[in-house]
Amino acid sequence: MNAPRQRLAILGATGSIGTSTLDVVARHPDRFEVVGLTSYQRTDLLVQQCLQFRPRVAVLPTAERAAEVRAALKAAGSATEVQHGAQALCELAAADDVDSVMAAIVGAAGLPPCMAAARTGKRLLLANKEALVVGGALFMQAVKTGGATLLPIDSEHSAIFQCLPEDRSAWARRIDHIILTASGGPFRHRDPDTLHTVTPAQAVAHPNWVMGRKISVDSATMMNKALEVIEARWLFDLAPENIRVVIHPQSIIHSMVVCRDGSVLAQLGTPDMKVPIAYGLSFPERIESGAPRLDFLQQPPLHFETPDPRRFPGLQLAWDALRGPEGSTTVLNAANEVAVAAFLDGTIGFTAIHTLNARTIERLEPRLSPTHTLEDLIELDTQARVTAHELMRELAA
Ligand SMILES: NC(=O)C1=CN([C@@H]2O[C@H](COP(=O)(O)OP(=O)(O)OC[C@H]3O[C@@H](n4cnc5c(N)ncnc54)[C@H](OP(=O)(O)O)[C@@H]3O)[C@@H](O)[C@H]2O)C=CC1
Ligand SMILES: CC(=O)[C@@H](O)[C@H](O)COP(=O)(O)O
Ligand SMILES: [Mn+2]
Repeated sequence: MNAPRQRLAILGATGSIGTSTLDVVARHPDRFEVVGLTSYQRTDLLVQQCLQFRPRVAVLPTAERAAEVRAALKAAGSATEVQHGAQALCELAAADDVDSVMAAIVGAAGLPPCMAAARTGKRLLLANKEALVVGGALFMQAVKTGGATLLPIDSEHSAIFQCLPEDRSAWARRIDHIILTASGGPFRHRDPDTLHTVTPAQAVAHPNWVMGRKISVDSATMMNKALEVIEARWLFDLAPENIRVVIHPQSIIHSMVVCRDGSVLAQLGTPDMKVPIAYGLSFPERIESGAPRLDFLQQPPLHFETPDPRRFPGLQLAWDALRGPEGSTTVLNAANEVAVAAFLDGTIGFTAIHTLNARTIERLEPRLSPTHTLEDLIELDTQARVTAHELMRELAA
């Protein structure tokens, strides 16, 4: 008898991770059923996805966009119900007919539905690293008490996860430290004194990965790696000093675990997110991902170097925030979201991203109670955005 199909909700279905997830799902119609899809702006693509995958529900941010999608789906004879708003996102993530949630929204906006999925014990496939950076201990507690299975999708964290035994209770005894690999992004060789002149188009031109604009800018500043250090702290319960970063420009080794006996375990593959996505979808099994295979005989030499703090000053903020008062990582993430959006819309220059991040952390000391709630984190995130905007105005004056 065939196993029942895994019932899937994809939050952020129209993005880079969302569309790659649907590519993998389309290869395995016997294994997966798409129950819900969500988007923010790209309504046309969402309509196409609904017609192909026939989810029970589609979710949009506003009543206007929901009406647009509803009309298009109705005209095409689709039975998909269309909802809107933040509450509808959380309801989808927690729905009884959903087994697995792919969290592929970008930014802190993805935290409430992640928490809803965690609290209701879903298989939670986490690409949305900002949700964990903001949620921290509260997020991990929700996973534990809700009985959820948290599966990393971020390529480095999937690599670490693939190098570890399924029995999580063995991880602490096994790991000495981990090494997250970083490509170095488009400005690895750039003279730091000229970084203030780079354009958004140059910053989003990642050498190895095709990704959304926000994460691409984060790769260029290496704030992506800073967020990943914080993400790894929570996913693998590691002390900050046991998380290290090395630049590996080929993005073939996706990260490494250095074991207590000196053995180094690594996961390798071509840079294609369909591999970690397929692993998250099929864990503990493995299924065809559709990614190109690694050919060692055609592979240029693998190269490693230390990140230059003059070029990538933001990287250190990860350890600073992890060692700072609780909530510092929430503040850092909010400042970075404001700064990257301002860089992308031409309001600030590239190097001002780091200035804003560092100054927001200096100016806003978080005061979270040890029993803080999701609402407290959202309030802190809002305060940090207000502070970052104030600083931006001051810097412009
Ligand atoms: N792309 C990659 O290879 C990797 C991405 N990640 C992480 O995965 C997440 C998604 O990244 P990526 O797919 O590149 O990003 P994209 O920008 O390509 O996609 C983001 C998705 O989220 C939706 N969205 C955007 N803002 C909101 C909002 N405020 N509320 C609800 N939905 C929203 C978008 O909708 P719409 O398109 O309709 O506007 C889109 O579906 C990020 O956290 C990123 O750091 C991690 C590792 C690798
Ligand atoms: C694919 C993925 O996981 C990205 O987070 C990737 O790591 C970005 O590349 P950088 O190493 O340049 O940040
Ligand atoms: Mn990554």
